[in-house]
Amino acid sequence: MNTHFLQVQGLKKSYPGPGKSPETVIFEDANFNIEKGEFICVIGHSGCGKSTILNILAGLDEASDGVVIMNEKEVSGPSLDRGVVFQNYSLLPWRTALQNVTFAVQARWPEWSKERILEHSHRYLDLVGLKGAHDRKPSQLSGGMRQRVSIARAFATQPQLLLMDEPFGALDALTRGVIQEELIKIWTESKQTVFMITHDVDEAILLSDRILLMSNGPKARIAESVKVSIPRPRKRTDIIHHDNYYTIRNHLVDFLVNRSKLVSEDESAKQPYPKEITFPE
Ligand SMILES: Nc1ncnc2c1ncn2[C@@H]1O[C@H](COP(=O)(O)OP(=O)(O)OP(=O)(O)O)[C@@H](O)[C@H]1O
Repeated sequence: MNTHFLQVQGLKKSYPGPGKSPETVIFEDANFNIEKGEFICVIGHSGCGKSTILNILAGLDEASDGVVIMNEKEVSGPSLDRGVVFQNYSLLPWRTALQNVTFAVQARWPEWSKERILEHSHRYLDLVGLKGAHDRKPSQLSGGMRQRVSIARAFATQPQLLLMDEPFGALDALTRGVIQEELIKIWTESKQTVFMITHDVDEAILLSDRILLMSNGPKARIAESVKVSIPRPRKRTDIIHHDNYYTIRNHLVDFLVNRSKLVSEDESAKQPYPKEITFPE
């Protein structure tokens, strides 16, 4: 019996080559499972296919081969069960922060009363630290505040799977740190399943239960699944003192610098599921 919340099996993406040249395989044989409530980060070099995988999970792109099964149903096309947060916020510029959230909440629960939609939307905006800014339009908000609105909007609709594509990529380090902690807060409350792409190894360690490491493209693979064996609750300032912090960090950096290239070139390293790495707590 299938017990995993999300199953990705034999996923492949390729594009036809120009003229009669062979297809370009971006990634292939991507197999992994995600359990309900897990926070998963994906790390890999630029171009290995992270966003493509996220878009396939969202139902916004089609795989060349393989399947994605969520809650025992095959994913085909977008659904309100899967929410997406992109780097560029994707807010409606003519609506206030509150209206951006209520719009989505209303679409999710059309039967809800106006009062209930408002109360729910205010609560999520407060959770991401936007008290006092609910009535501002995106142009009146900083980049960090805009990304908070899009995170509040995504969590407020309570999708079963939340997909985030480098949500903090455009933010300065200080703002990023503050929002990361707000994200932990809202995720701890909601217990939603999150699949997030990041280039930042420290961010991945702070947020994730597991980190999936992708080897370099073409023919990239999900090579490793690294368990972040650092207890929660986690704070940026505290986790760096945990014994496993630098062990995990060094492992991730070594993958990016050395192994990500070798794994793609070494046919013998090919295995059906990512290698599971756990450092004892
Ligand atoms: N229409 C297309 N035709 C051919 N190749 C494409 C097409 N769209 C995307 N690609 C290629 O697919 C690969 C994967 O792109 P994707 O955006 O998923 O990578 P990524 O790992 O998310 O990169 P980054 O970290 O830079 O965002 C890239 O090498 C890109 O050039």
